Amino acid sequence: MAEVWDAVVVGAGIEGSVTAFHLAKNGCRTLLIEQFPLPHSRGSSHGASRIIRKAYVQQHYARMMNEAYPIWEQVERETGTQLYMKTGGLMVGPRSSKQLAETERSLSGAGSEFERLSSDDLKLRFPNLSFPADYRAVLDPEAGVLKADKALRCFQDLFVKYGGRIHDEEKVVRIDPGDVVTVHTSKSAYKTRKLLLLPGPWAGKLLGPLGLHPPLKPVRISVLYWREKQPGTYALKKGFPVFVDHTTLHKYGLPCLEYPGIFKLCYHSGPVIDPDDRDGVAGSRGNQEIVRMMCDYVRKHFPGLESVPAIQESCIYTNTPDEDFILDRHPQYRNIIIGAGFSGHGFKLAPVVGKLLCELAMDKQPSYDMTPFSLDRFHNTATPQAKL
Ligand SMILES: Cc1cc2nc3c(=O)[nH]c(=O)nc-3n(C[C@H](O)[C@H](O)[C@H](O)COP(=O)(O)OP(=O)(O)OC[C@H]3O[C@@H](n4cnc5c(N)ncnc54)[C@H](O)[C@@H]3O)c2cc1C
Ligand SMILES: O=C(O)[C@@H]1CCCC=N1
Repeated sequence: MAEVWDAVVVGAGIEGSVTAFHLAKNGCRTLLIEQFPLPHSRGSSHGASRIIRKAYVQQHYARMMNEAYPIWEQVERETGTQLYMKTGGLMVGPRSSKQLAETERSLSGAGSEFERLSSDDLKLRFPNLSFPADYRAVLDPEAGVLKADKALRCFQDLFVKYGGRIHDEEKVVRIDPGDVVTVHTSKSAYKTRKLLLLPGPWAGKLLGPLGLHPPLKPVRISVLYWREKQPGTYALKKGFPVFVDHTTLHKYGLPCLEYPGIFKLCYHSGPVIDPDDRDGVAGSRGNQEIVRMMCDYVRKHFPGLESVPAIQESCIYTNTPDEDFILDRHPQYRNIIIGAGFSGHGFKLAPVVGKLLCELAMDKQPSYDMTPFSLDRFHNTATPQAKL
């Protein structure tokens, strides 16, 4: 008789890999299936760096980050790999910004420290930034950079250490629900008691045949890197913080890390694409405009950077309308669990996301209120707002 797995996880991006890690650590016999050869750069989890911060507009994420940090540290200890570099995080915006006020409220509510910087403080502390006199900032002292590609590898290694199996270059092509789910791939078929779907930008393609059509939009993000005029000006080693601008749609930056002397500064939006054709016509549409807008932005606010990007790469967000994640069971097939719609901010939270999905799979009470992450919130007609 075919072996029945306790859990099959589809998708070995950061969310699937961390979820698989928690399952294996909790004694579940778990198979992690990935369509591409690992590591790959076609989804959302590739690249050397991501921002980690507690400074969130929504208090549920600020609270979850209190638990995420210790898990990141535990993985660093267990693998002997440095993954987190503390830089502090600067959230800037107009003095009247509701988002900054709400960020302060959620940091306070989560018991986390922060500093409020006036326009003069900003000028004094960060002379290589240039913002209008009616701007202010919130400084999150715990924020920093995660070494993303190393982190992904660490979680996959630990998963295997705890007895998990990884099958890469194997695409899931059909799912037959039931008390025991059958997962058909390009190479084989597997039976499992619990199926966890973490397919990143491919979520729509896997969920559709299961009768689910949440409003998910895969969006191509231009990852832009800018050369310093004077090497070291925005260096991590010199204490330059990670940065989020809350004016209109966000821009965000990370001090020089992966390419010496080159600062990563991106726009938090882009064209909707098909993940199997990320860099095709739809993906290229609007890119020139985004680059032009970012060149203007750099010229205005980062006077120490060359105002033409030195390197351009791409990555994909999978956006929900409210930018909250989907972490829920399939409404009809309760042993199928979904993690999707990480909306461009899911990396730092993956340790807690994985824990929650593991709790759902093991029929335990989830450690957090799951209302913000429910699938059925999309039946609500209220117009959502971008937050972060
Ligand atoms: C440019 C950029 C900057 C970002 N910055 C930050 C940041 O600073 N801080 C932060 O916290 N977050 C950030 N994020 C967001 C974060 O990186 C994502 O939320 C996270 O990586 C999502 O991971 P995932 O596992 O859901 O998706 P993915 O990494 O795409 O993983 C999904 C996996 O599923 C596989 N898959 C799909 N379908 C199938 C199938 N049928 N069969 C088998 N395998 C399948 C895919 O191949 C893929 O490997 C950023 C994202 C981008 C793109
Ligand atoms: O998640 C993050 O911190 C970054 C910065 C803000 C926009 C999205 N990702």
